[in-house]
Amino acid sequence: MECKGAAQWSSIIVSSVQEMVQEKIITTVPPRYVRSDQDKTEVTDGSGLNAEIPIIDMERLCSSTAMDSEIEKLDFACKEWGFFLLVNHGIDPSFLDKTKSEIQGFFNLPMEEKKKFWQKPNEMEGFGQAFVVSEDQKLDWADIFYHTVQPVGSRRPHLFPKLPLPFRDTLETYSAKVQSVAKILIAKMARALEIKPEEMLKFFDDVDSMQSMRMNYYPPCPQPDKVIGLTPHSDSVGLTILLQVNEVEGLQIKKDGKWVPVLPLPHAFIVNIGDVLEIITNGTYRSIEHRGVVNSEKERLSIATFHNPGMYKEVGPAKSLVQRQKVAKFKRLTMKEYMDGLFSRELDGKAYLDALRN
Ligand SMILES: O=C(O)CCC(=O)C(=O)O
Ligand SMILES: [Fe+2]
Repeated sequence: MECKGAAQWSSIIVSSVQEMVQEKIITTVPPRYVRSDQDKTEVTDGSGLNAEIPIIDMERLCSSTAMDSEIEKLDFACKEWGFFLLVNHGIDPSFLDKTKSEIQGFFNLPMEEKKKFWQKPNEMEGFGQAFVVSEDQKLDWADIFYHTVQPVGSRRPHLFPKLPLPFRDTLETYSAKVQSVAKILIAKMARALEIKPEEMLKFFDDVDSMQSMRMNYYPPCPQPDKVIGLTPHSDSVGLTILLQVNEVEGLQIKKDGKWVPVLPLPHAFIVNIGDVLEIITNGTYRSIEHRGVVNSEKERLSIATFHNPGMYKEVGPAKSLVQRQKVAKFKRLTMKEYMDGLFSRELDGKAYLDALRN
């Protein structure tokens, strides 16, 4: 099958942090990982603000009696936080437990097995890192595995199709289930925004719409305050559905200038608005900066599933919102143009989205 798309995007290949930590006892972080630019001080204690991270109940969102009040909560969450926890999403907890343990197993494979899935020069998918564009760029304290799931014709032949079983089947089922959740959420967001569901869904529901996955593995670090697991960024996509794979804290989101830890809630998804949805909603829903921090004791794992419009779809603010707000806050461009611009730069907060403002 023709393999279109992602091949032309790349990230410079870097060494595995997991391997570095396993091979020898490291007491001092190598200079390339030291991030004196990152400020870790402004973190809330978690007890106050974290308790307020909105929790959205998908059963209520879909019930005829409770829908209106839950849609109001969803609207508030997307405007004020750009993040929410999703409970009662209908995906069986035992299936999520199986998915989590198989992801853990995948990262625990011997290095020679994992090398088969390593990034190749001038490519971006597989084990490695993303957004590394220069040899002296500072690095995140993590390994990732990034791959395209949909459209099927864009899967790299040596990655998803070659994953070991039963992991491959589990990820296939997981991605389909999460895709259904994403579509329901996007339709509910349209309702919350008082626009026709088709006006939002048309970006996401054709056969070419893109889904990709990023599994993050953050090894323990002897000097956790010196490094960053994942550089502060907003997600460049439409919608992200994240599952914390183990019960180790590390995700923080920026709220009112402070970093707020998101405590793992087993079997709940963490959902966030990405830059593309901020564009489509003409800035009404916000794509919020977040980051990953690490600790000295335990590894941390997460899996992010990204939902995006098709590669040749034009994205821009929804026309009815532009009419209502009397201004188009972002430029219109195809996803291809958008992604070409994105993958040629370092990850840097919301800088790319800012460059697309009118
Ligand atoms: O590891 C996490 O909790 C966050 C992951 C994330 O933000 C991403 O993959 O974009
Ligand atoms: Fe993210």
